[in-house]
Amino acid sequence: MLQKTTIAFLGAGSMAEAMISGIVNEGIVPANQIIVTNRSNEERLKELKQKYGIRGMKREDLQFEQIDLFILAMKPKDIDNVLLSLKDSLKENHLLLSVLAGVTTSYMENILHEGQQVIRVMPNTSSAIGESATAISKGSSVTEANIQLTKQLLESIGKVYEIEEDKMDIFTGLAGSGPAYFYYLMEQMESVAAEAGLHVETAREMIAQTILGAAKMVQISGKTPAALRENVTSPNGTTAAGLKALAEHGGGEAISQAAKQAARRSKEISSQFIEKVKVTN
Ligand SMILES: NC(=O)C1=CN([C@@H]2O[C@H](COP(=O)(O)OP(=O)(O)OC[C@H]3O[C@@H](n4cnc5c(N)ncnc54)[C@H](O)[C@@H]3O)[C@@H](O)[C@H]2O)C=CC1
Ligand SMILES: O=C(O)[C@@H]1CCC=N1
Repeated sequence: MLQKTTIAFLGAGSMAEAMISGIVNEGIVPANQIIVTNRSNEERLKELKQKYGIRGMKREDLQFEQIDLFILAMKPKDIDNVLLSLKDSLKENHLLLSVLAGVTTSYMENILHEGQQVIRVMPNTSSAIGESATAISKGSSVTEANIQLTKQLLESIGKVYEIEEDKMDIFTGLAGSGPAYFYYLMEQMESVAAEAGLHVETAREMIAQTILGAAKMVQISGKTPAALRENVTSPNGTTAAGLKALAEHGGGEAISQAAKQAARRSKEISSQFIEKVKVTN
């Protein structure tokens, strides 16, 4: 179904690249049917063209009749400009996927002509290797066929979960931003390894393998994280000492707060957009 689909990315930053990399590697859409545009940085378009074999062009040069699906991947603050510039050239059968944190489907629908098909998507940068956890929430006019097409496309970059839009903020806090928490954790572990004189590259590999193993245990064993944690924890052993220190230093609370504050920020971005609608109406 997707072999004949043409996709245009608006925005050529790190999230767009992660998605392009995953989609091209999987071969679900031929690379020459992926177009990428950005505001001004031609060098960046050249780089993406060379790396992935996709097409780069200025937004003014997009041939709308050849495009099936637009992926909005610029910063949330640029949404109005981009939607207003697309609005009158879009046809009803054009599908818009937005990966913008905090921007609701109803906000986008309010700017666009009635009946425009919009889906809000929250991927993460692990899309680049086909391992994203991606949530989608549909707008009010999307056809079932387009939801299926979207799921099929996004499954090429990882696992896809359809959720209610009011859960998008917390999903963003957990999974959209989530990889950064694990990278941060790994940075801390790497510092400890370096302090103890371990070779940095080897330590990095060992730490990544440890996190990967723990994640796969949750996926494959069917056991809860709590049960798996208990299996690691021998009475009066090393893990008990480590977990005690984690609790004493607010480790659990720190992790909860990271997800909650990211979700709060996603909500805050949404509310800024709602305020804008109020002002302009
Ligand atoms: N980085 C991540 O892990 C994730 C990012 N997102 C969302 O993806 C979006 C992009 O984030 P990043 O890639 O991290 O940012 P970035 O700063 O790397 O990229 C933004 C891109 O948008 C382009 N751009 C800005 N204004 C534009 C306009 N008017 N028309 C066309 N292109 C324009 C810029 O030139 C740049 O290429 C954000 O809305 C963010 O919420 C969503 C999930 C995860
Ligand atoms: O930091 C951000 O705002 C984006 C959205 C989720 C991950 N990165």
